[in-house]
Amino acid sequence: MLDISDAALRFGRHELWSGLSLRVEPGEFVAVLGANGSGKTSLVRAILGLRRLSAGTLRVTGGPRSIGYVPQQRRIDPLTPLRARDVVGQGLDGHRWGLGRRPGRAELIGEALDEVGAAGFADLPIGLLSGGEQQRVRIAQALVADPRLLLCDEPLLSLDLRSQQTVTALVDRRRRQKGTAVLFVTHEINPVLPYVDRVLYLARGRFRTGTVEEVFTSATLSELYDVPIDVLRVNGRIVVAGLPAEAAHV
Ligand SMILES: Nc1ncnc2c1ncn2[C@@H]1O[C@H](COP(=O)(O)OP(=O)(O)OP(=O)(O)O)[C@@H](O)[C@H]1O
Repeated sequence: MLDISDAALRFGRHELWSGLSLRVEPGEFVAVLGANGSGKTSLVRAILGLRRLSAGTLRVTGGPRSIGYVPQQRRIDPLTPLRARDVVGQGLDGHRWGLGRRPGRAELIGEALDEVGAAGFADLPIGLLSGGEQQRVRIAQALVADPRLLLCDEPLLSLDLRSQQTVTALVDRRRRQKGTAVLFVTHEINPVLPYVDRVLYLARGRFRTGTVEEVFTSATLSELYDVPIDVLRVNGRIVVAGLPAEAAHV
């Protein structure tokens, strides 16, 4: 679904990453991790076609229209005059406000709301919903057009543990049922640990790709950050000790 080859991204003299190659197959769940400023969002923007690579190639099967996108979580103005249902509808027809709407639109929106467990608040103004509820609506918006590739940019930020589990399980179900490829940017590996096939870890202009077992080792992270780092497994969770300040939350 996604094929990135020998890609680089630079802003002036500042190189975020280079030599980056990544293929994401249908139904695969790839997590993208890295410190603040390591270039995760910039990678998402490049895949969306909003930022040009400085070098290399990037191909999305079906083009940008086959991508579903869950943007970084931010609070929505309580006065926003849209119902949750309208926000999901924008995933089908953008912001065209009723022009060129497709037949069966209402049913598709209803199904997407049902799938994320948001039918109960479909007709409430989006700005009045809780953070977790708004996030479910954003996911319904990203899924309603049945994308081949789902890009999620930190969809778990500021969600409580239960909402994190709901969101990750939803994404996992869709990729299993429909073969949607998933690229999931996250600060924390543990909430996605049960689902992840592979990891792309960005740090200080370098990166590693591989399974969680391959990337989350003391040797690999110590080499990426150039300081001694310990990766421990505690009751099925991954605990990383010794990360530099900019990555202390990863
Ligand atoms: N248009 C731009 N011009 C110059 N620098 C930019 C531009 N966009 C992003 N950057 C810089 O590129 C770096 C990577 O930004 P990006 O948002 O991709 O990081 P990130 O890994 O998503 O970080 P975070 O975890 O904080 O969201 C940052 O240092 C940022 O300041």
